[in-house]
Formats: sequence, structure tokens, C-alpha cells
Amino acid sequence: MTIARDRLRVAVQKSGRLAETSLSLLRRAGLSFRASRDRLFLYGENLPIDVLLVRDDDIPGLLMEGSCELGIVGRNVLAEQRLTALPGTDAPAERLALGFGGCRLSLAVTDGGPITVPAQLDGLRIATSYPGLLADWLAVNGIRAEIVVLSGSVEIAPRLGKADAICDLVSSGATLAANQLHELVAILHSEAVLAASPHPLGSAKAEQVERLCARIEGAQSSDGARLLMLQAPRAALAAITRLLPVRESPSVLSLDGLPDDIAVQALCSGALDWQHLEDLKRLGARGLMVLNVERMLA
Ligand SMILES: Nc1ncnc2c1ncn2[C@@H]1O[C@H](COP(=O)(O)OP(=O)(O)OP(=O)(O)O)[C@@H](O)[C@H]1O
Ligand SMILES: O=P(O)(O)OC[C@H]1O[C@H](OP(=O)(O)OP(=O)(O)O)[C@H](O)[C@@H]1O
Ligand SMILES: [Mg+2]
Repeated sequence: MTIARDRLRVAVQKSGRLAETSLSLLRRAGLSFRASRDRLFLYGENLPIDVLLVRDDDIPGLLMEGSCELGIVGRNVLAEQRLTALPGTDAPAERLALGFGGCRLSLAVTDGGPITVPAQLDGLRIATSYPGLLADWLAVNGIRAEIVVLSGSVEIAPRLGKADAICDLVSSGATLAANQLHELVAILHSEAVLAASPHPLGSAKAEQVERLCARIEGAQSSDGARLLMLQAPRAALAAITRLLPVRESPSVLSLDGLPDDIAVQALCSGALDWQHLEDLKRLGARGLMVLNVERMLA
């Protein structure tokens, strides 16, 4: 099925943990928007790319029905949808991992209780909002347990006597600790991902998708990237390179009229502080310059 709409649509969480970072990533990829009055639709002003602001759980369905071509959603939501979709339906695919919204889906049990290993869950009840992922993990691990589906506040289920264990998202672990629970095992590691509709796109839209992906990857790689420029004696190159938090081989250029000297340009990640520069100077480097990298395109 080809989607008959010439502007690309990206679905993003309206409010919640992923909302702000998702929109700021799209802005860093160079998109600018005008909001509709109800703030549910952002019209792309400089590219034919619009944003739908929705509940995160709705994003896989919107991708499947073709209401949008891309979505930013937790891998946990995407994977759950894939496991609970009707057989034979094409599920949205993970296109890029986005490096924020990191968390894990974990089995957890009551502190000081009898369960210490997952095998002891056999025959017991586990509360979760992720029945597909949990059922899949239990089947792979040969554990038969009853799945109690709850849409939220899963951590409270053991105290209410509704379940013997839970399977829910964890990041700092503070919610588990507050409910006298601890993790047994993580069954899925998640982060926000760019998900793509399973439907084929026309060439113009496919081109927009590639363009947006390249920009997002560029925005991610320029995070924390610094360009270091210096001049140095050619003989000091190896020692200088060893000192640098380089991402890739530095460019080494000859200098007119100075055959024993070189100019070095190195793309670095992490801190390049005064100490670093002083250490490089001690090796003979001069004219040191550190520049923040604003944009990168592979
Ligand atoms: N504690 C956490 N730390 C980091 N990321 C998390 C955490 N909890 C959830 N996430 C990630 O953020 C996503 C959105 O979480 P959020 O709690 O905002 O969802 P929600 O309450 O279902 O929101 P919505 O109203 O859109 O349905 C989750 O699906 C998961 O990928
Ligand atoms: O390990 P922690 O850092 O404590 O995070 C874990 C909590 O975060 C999520 O809920 P959230 O706070 O997003 O509320 P929600 O259940 O209403 O979505 C998740 O469902 C856990 O309850
Ligand atoms: Mg939700």
C-alpha cells in the first residue's frame, strides 16, 4: 500500500518522558514547526515534514495504519506491539536507536520474600502492562506463570495481593525501592527509537525519510564532539595522538616551507580541558584551538 499524502508525518509523544527530548531532537535535525491551535499537530515550516502529538501507546498503530511514516517511541512499546499484533500484519520496524529514554523491562519481587531466581516464578502470578514481552520471555525460559495485566501502578500489585511478582519498567530503581521490591532479571533493554511504517513509500517520501535519518544521526554524532586543531613537529605525532580522545584517525596536513612540521585536525569526544592542552604543548604542539562541532553529516 502506498500512502497518498505528500508530506511526511512523524508521531511523537504529546506529554511524558519522551515528549520534550523527541521534539528537541527534531529541532536539532533542522526542522521548525508552527503549532495548531489544539497543539496536536505541528506543521513543518521549512521542510514537508509534520509532527503528530499523541499518546506513546498509539504510535505503533498509527504507523501500521499509515497515518504517519515515522514515530519516536520506546523500544518497549514497539516490541510489545510486535508481539501482540494479529498474525500476518506487518509491524513497524526500528530504524534508529536515539540514545535517550533509557530503561529496562524487569521482573521484580518483594524484598525478603521467598523468590530469588526466575525459575521460582513457575505457577505464580506476575503483574505487568507488557503481556506480550513477558509471555515471550516466559516461553523462551520455560516458565509457566499466570500474567495479570494492569495498565499502570504495577508496582503496587504484590502489596494488594494481586500478584506474586511484577514485570515493569525500571530506570533508577527508586519506584521499586519505594514499594519494597527488587529486580530479579531484566528481560528487555529499551531506549527511544525512530520507528518506521511497514508500508512502502513513494520515492519523494523515501528520500525525505533518508534525509531526516541522516540529519538525526548527524545531530547525535555532533553531541559532545570537539574539533582540535594544532601544529606540531612531525616527530611528535604519535605521542600527540595517544593523548587525544579521538573518534577517528586525525587529518595530518603538511605545512608550506616547514617540512618537519605538520598541522593536525582531530575530531574528539569528551572533555578537552586545559590540562589536555598543556600536555600537548609540552609535546611541542602550538597554535592549539578547540572548536565545538555544531553539525555533522556522514
Ligand atoms: N523510568 C523511566 N526512565 C526512563 N525512561 C522511561 C522510564 N519509564 C518509561 N520510560 C520510557 O519512556 C516511555 C514513555 O514513558 P511515559 O511514562 O511517559 O509513558 P506513558 O505514561 O505511557 O505516556 P502516554 O501518556 O503517552 O501514554 C516508556 O515507554 C519508556 O520507553
Ligand atoms: O526506576 P524508576 O526511575 O523509579 O522508574 C520506574 C518508573 O517509571 C515509569 O513510570 P512513570 O514514572 O513514567 O509513571 P507512569 O507509570 O505513570 O507512566 C515506570 O512505569 C516505573 O513505574
Ligand atoms: Mg502510554
